Amino acid sequence: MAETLRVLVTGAAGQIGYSLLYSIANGDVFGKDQPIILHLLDITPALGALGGVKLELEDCSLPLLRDVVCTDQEAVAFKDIDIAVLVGAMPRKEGMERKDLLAANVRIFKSQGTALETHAKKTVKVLVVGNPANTNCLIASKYAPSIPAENFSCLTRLDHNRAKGQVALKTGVTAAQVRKVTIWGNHSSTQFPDLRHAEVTLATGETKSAYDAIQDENWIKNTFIPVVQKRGAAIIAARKLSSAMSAAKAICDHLRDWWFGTPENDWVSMGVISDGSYGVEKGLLYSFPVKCSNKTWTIVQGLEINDWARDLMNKTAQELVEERNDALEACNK
Ligand SMILES: NC(=O)c1ccc[n+]([C@@H]2O[C@H](COP(=O)([O-])OP(=O)(O)OC[C@H]3O[C@@H](n4cnc5c(N)ncnc54)[C@H](O)[C@@H]3O)[C@@H](O)[C@H]2O)c1
Ligand SMILES: O=C(O)CC[C@H](O)C(=O)O
Repeated sequence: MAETLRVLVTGAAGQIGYSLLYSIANGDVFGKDQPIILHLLDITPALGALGGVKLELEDCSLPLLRDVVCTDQEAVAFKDIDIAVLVGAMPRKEGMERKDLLAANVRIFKSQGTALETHAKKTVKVLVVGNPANTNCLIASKYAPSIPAENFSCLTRLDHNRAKGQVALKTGVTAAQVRKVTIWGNHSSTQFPDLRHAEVTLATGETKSAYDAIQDENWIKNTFIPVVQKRGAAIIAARKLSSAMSAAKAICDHLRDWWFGTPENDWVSMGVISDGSYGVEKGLLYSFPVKCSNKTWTIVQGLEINDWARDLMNKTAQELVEERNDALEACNK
């Protein structure tokens, strides 16, 4: 049996935590022969609820779950961890702009970046979920300079899954029949959900480009793209809470593919540090199409970018530059 993995989930008493922890502890992410110790961090007023989550995890009787450490102390939570899933942050409520979150949440990620630097294993893999996810991830990485920047990523898999879901609905197939969609840029309404390289295997067994399978460019430009861009806001408007079940599923997908690798004939979207690929400013935390193997991601190269796509990719990059500048200012206050 493999060595026990220490997996930290922050904001573990929150709604994403509640949908996520069972899957991690049950082996759905790191494998059915991988023992797990969960480190669960939340703020002091949430410790009572967190204790209840621990009771429920015990009641699940999970053979892989070796221990559950509940704490409000970063020094305890980040000690010797192999994986960090940084969820804990304030979610946007109806009527709030994403920018309202930035100053409050970015300070959490400065503190947790420092905690990663001081307490975590240098090989730790970090997934940032709390919004604004790209910028929080950049800040966490900045404050953990001895951990390779490649070990940090942010969640855009939910947008990726949303895009696959919309194409599947439109073409009458399942999401498994839709491959090579891409989310470029920020996990926000400026993101560019891109179907130009996507493929769909139809019920007949024939594989076509998504554009040929859909045969409706107007739908792609004027329905598909805004629906995916604004899906998070639509869920907040309907539930009065931000997405949680689908977010937890996407976190599991992201971590599992990072750990075990992506399928040969597909790729996934991850927010990662830009190396300048596709003309995206080096050092920006931007969502790209990536393939994973040996627990390492690589940006898919060589995709053709036309003027229309370039414009959308630049717009979301520009938002990330502004967020980064605001975040750095907030961190220095
Ligand atoms: N990237 C994505 O795709 C995506 C999707 C959905 C939600 N989100 C974001 O995830 C975050 C969490 O969402 P949620 O619905 O679980 O929110 P929630 O309010 O239900 O839970 C957040 C939890 O974080 C805790 N918390 C706050 N500050 C903390 C800190 N400094 N350290 C540790 N814990 C802290 C809170 O006490 C709470 O228990 C939000 O920022 C939300 O916008 C991101
Ligand atoms: O706050 C938002 O706009 C979105 C919340 C969450 O990130 C989602 O995508 O569902």
